[in-house]
Amino acid sequence: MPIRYLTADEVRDAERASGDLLTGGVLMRRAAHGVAQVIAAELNRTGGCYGRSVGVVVGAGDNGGDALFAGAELCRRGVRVDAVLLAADRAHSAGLAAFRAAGGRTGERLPDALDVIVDGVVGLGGRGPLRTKAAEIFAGVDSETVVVAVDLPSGVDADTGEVHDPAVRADLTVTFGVRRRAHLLAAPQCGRVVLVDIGLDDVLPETGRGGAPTLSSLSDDEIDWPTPDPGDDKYTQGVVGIIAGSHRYPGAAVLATGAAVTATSGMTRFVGSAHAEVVARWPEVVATPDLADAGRVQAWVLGPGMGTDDAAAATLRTVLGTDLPVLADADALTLIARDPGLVDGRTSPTLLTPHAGEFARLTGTELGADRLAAVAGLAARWSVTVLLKGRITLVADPTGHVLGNDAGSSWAATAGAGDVLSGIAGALLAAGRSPRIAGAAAARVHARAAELASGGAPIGASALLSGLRPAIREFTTRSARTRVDTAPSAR
Ligand SMILES: NC(=O)C1=CN([C@@H]2O[C@H](COP(=O)(O)OP(=O)(O)OC[C@H]3O[C@@H](n4cnc5c(N)ncnc54)[C@H](OP(=O)(O)O)[C@@H]3O)[C@@H](O)[C@H]2O)[C@@H](O)CC1
Ligand SMILES: Nc1ncnc2c1ncn2[C@@H]1O[C@H](COP(=O)(O)OP(=O)(O)O)[C@@H](O)[C@H]1O
Ligand SMILES: [K+]
Repeated sequence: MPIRYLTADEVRDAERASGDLLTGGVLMRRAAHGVAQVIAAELNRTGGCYGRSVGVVVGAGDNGGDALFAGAELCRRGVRVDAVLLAADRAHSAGLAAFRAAGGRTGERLPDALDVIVDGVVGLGGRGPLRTKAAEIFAGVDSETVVVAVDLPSGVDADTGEVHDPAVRADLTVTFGVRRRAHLLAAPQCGRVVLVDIGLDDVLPETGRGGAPTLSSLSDDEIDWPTPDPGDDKYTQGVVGIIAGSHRYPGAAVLATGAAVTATSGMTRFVGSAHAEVVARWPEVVATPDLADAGRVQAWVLGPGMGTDDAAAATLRTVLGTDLPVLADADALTLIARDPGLVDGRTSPTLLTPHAGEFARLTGTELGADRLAAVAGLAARWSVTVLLKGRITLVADPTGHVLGNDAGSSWAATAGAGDVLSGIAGALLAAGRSPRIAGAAAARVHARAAELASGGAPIGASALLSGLRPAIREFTTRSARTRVDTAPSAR
């Protein structure tokens, strides 16, 4: 099942639909219990709860209520818990009573040496950046202290993931019932996200009502990488054609083609003036300088390093004029930005893969804080699939369904990494995957390849490419295991 990320309104609808659980305070008690358990587990991992010190920063709403009830529970486990009430007259009254009854202390400042600081400033109701007092408290936290956000790091927009300045940067975020959009869109700000079951599963709403965008991510088990069947040959698995690079700039051609060769079995074709360089590096590639001689393919990738001159424009027009799946990247996007009619309304599968700058070129406006709305908007307007690159990759199809992927690290932010991504996604298109799945699966494997290649050190795109095979192997061996586990008994 894909992992879903809901808006604040959708979460509140679910909470309202839970009826008595909400009004009777049960949801909040379950949420608080979850927070306390996660913090206790963190303390137990490093010596135990007894005698440890936790600080709680409490806002004016229910997010502060969660934090106070959690603080009370930690007090009962022998933790020293101090709270700063940011709006003392509006702090959650039942939560505050429970906190004080359990031995929690309140004051104007927190002790200097804290094991954990709890961000109960704001959650779903938060707007804008952290206000001064909370900002000062979090700015003074030392690097040894574990920062635990209740529901969301305060200062992060629940729906867009916009990280205001200042905002809390959490090591751990504990959320309730269902993930919020910011948990993916602002994943680096949230740290590890722990989802606590508070009994909302039966009342979670349908998302995407009225054509509004939905956001989800593929679970690892859903990455169904193409593997050859016993009856397959080099043609039956989908042949991908790469049009990239130039005689003067062969690098993009070599990287994109190498990624396609590595991503799937079968065959990769290449068209472009860098054909000799490509074959020198990848002798298995069937390469030619002329599109007319290319031979048959099941999907095209074009754009990286191919230039934007008249010849490139003519090639783009020819390729987009076929009824084959097409991935357009880099220079092809620059050409499309000049003439959107090339893709607008194209009925065959079309995947555009811009980074933020190329996205701005395509739309004529800078990408704002709401990346999700922007990418879903362009996909709907032109009836194509758009993959917006970055630490959080978003892939939107024309119906407003968006798949997101957090790369988990940023080692892939290196020149040529996008060429590698285009080769991987193109190979998946040729293998028959939809543009949305091809884009999302490619982004996942690309990110994993970067992590494996890096191991904590800088990498270039060639090293990333060398991490691709081990990364794919993780997914193919996982699905092979699943097949064996679920196969009926031979007897
Ligand atoms: N509903 C449920 O059943 C459940 C909900 N649960 C919990 O409730 C949370 C939602 O609670 P909520 O609706 O009370 O809003 P909340 O996030 O506490 O913030 C609102 C207050 O913050 C203030 N404020 C706004 N921006 C600010 C800023 N930048 N900096 C500082 N202050 C700011 C604003 O007041 P203002 O000062 O603007 O008048 C307002 O009063 C949710 O995230 C989850 O944790 C769980 O218990 C599970 C069950
Ligand atoms: N901060 C980042 N963290 C993780 N991945 C990133 C980050 N920035 C870019 N990437 C990924 O690296 C690749 C860069 O692509 P692109 O910008 O087109 O580079 P190039 O044109 O040099 O190949 C994309 O796959 C993108 O998603
Ligand atoms: K919070």
